Amino acid sequence: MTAQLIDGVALARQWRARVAERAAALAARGHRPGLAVILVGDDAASQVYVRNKVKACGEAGIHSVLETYPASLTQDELLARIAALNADPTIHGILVQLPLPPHIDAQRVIEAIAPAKDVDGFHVANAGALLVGQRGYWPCTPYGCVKMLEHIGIELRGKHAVVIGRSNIVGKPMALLLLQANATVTICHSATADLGHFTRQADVVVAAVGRPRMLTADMVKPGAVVLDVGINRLPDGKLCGDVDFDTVREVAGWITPVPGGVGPMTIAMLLLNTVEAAERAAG
Ligand SMILES: NC(=O)C1=CN([C@@H]2O[C@H](COP(=O)(O)OP(=O)(O)OC[C@H]3O[C@@H](n4cnc5c(N)ncnc54)[C@H](OP(=O)(O)O)[C@@H]3O)[C@@H](O)[C@H]2O)C=CC1
Ligand SMILES: Nc1nc(=O)c2c([nH]1)NC[C@@H]1CN(c3ccc(C(=O)N[C@@H](CCC(=O)O)C(=O)O)cc3)C=[N+]21
Ligand SMILES: [Mg+2]
Repeated sequence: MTAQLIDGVALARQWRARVAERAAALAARGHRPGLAVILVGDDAASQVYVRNKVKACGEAGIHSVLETYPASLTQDELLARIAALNADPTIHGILVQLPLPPHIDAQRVIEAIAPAKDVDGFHVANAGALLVGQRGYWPCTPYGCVKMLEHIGIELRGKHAVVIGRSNIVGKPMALLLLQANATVTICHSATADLGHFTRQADVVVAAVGRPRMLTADMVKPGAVVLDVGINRLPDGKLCGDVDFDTVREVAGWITPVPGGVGPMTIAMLLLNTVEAAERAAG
C-alpha cells in the first residue's frame, strides 16, 4: 500500500483564492487588508520565507509592508516600530519573523504586538484564547494542519493523535487544536522514552521536531495520517522533513511531502488570519 499524498501547494492555492475574494470585498469598501512583516538580521532561510509571504500577499490583494533591519537593531528600537504599527490603521496584521538575534527577547517583542494584530497567534492572549476555546488567532502552522485534516475528511473523534514536539508555535497549539477536534492527544518531546511506542499507536502523527527523517516506517501504524511540519536543510542544500518520506509513504494512509506540504499552508493561513483581522477591524 502506498499513502495518498496531501498536496499542500494545491490546497494552499485554494485557500489563497478564497482569501483574495474576501480581500477584494474589503478593498471595495475602502478597507484594503494590510500586513507588516519585520525581519531583523540576515538569516538566509528567514529571508526566503519573508519574501514568500510578501509575494503571497501581493497575489491575494493584501497590502504588505516589509521592514528589514540589521541584526544590530536594539530591542527598544524594535518595540518602537511595533508601537507605531499597532497605531497604524492601514495595518491589520504584524509579523515579526523568528528567530530574532540573541540580544532581543522574542517573547517580550511578541507581547508588544496588539493581540488583534497578532496574525501569527503567538501573543499570550491568543495562546490563552486557544487554550480556553475562545475566539482568537490560531498559529498558522497548526491551523494549516487542521485544514489539511479537514480536507482529507478524517473524523478525529475517537482517534489517537500523537504530536512530536512541544514548542509554543507548533507542537503545543497543534495538540490543543487536535484536542478541540475530539482526538485523544499525546505530546512527545525530547525527554520521551521510546517515541516509537507512542507513534505506533497513532491514527494521526504530526512531526514538528527539526530532525531530518527521524520518523521512520517502523514507527508508523499502517494507514495512519502523517503530517510533516519539519523543514530541514541537508548538507547538499536540499530540504527534507522530519519524516523519512520514502519509507513511511509505504506504510501510511496519507502523508504530506516536504517541500510542498505544511509550509505552503502556513503561508495561506497567515493570509487568512490577516484578512480576518481586517474584516474584524472594518466591522
Ligand atoms: N512548515 C512550516 O510552516 C514550519 C516548519 N517549522 C519547522 O518545524 C520544526 C519544528 O519547529 P519548532 O517547533 O519551532 O522547533 P523547536 O526547536 O522549538 O521545537 C522542537 C521540539 O522537538 C522536540 N524534540 C527534539 N528532539 C526530539 C527527539 N529526539 N524526540 C522527540 N522530540 C524531540 C523538542 O523537545 P524539547 O521541548 O524537550 O526540547 C521540541 O519540543 C523545525 O524543523 C522548523 O523548521 C516550524 C514552523 C513552521
Ligand atoms: N513569526 C514567524 N512566523 C512564522 O510562521 C515563522 C517564523 N516566524 N519563523 C520561521 C518559521 C518557519 N515558517 C515557514 C513558513 C513557510 C515555509 C514554506 O513555505 N516552505 C516551503 C519551502 C520553502 C523553501 O523552499 O525553503 C515548503 O515547505 O514547501 C516554511 C517554513 C514559518 N515560520
Ligand atoms: Mg522554534
